[in-house]
Amino acid sequence: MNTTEVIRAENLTKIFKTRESEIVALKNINLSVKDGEFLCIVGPSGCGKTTLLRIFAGLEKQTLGKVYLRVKNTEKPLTAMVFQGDSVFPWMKVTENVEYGLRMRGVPTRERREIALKYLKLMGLEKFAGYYPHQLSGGMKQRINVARAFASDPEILLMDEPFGALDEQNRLILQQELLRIWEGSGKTTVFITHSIDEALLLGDRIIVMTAQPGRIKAILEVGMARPRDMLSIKSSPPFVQLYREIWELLREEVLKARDIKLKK
Ligand SMILES: Nc1ncnc2c1ncn2[C@@H]1O[C@H](COP(=O)(O)OP(=O)(O)OP(=O)(O)O)[C@@H](O)[C@H]1O
Repeated sequence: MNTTEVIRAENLTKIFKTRESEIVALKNINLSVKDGEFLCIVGPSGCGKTTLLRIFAGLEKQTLGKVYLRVKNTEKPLTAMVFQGDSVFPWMKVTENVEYGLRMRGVPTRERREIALKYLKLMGLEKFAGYYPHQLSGGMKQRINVARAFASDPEILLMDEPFGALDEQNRLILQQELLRIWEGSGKTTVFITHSIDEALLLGDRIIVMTAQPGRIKAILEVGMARPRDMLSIKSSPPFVQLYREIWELLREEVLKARDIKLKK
């Protein structure tokens, strides 16, 4: 691994064995994620995106190949994951949810409360610190998840379609908020999405995956200046050109994935 890399995958293959069959979820993935990079992954349903993220998070073991993650600071968690939908603890108040990772690490109460409040503020949730999740909307709960991930201060943020379940307006607001806190943090981030718009707004690079078995079909540099916002980039020529390029790559794979599903 060279000094600019934080994640490196070499010939990564994942095969799930079920009673009836074997599913090759990922095949020969070679990729590296640079320090501070925002990497987006798009691909058709079932192409192994979540599996790849789970391998990076140590929640799943690859069948073949190697994964290296650079540990810079052993006191911090290596990764934090944000999933689609809400994964907040319903019995904990908003602040307690955000503090959770810090509490697990034994960070003293006052310090962890300060950190939690900082991220609640950044996510526009400070007024709701004492509320329980059931008193909040879906978008607000997803904000808690994002605040919790940043508060636990991992080396690497892994986000699996975190805004996939939100309506368009809430998604736009959260994307912008995520960008704002990410830009201030410089955290290496791997972000899965089905939305080309979202990948272009957020990513430094975009990986397009093939239909199952998931392989890397293309890696594209986004190259648009930051800070970005959806309104101004959407009509810019690089956005339009990259959108078209990605959709052409993806379209073929989405159709293949549909055929795979029909045959099952
Ligand atoms: N624990 C498991 N056991 C068996 N098969 C699995 C398991 N986890 C995932 N798979 C299979 O591996 C393939 C890849 O799944 P994965 O969830 O990684 O895809 P994905 O690209 O994230 O899909 P989506 O976009 O729909 O969320 C799928 O065919 C899935 O059914």
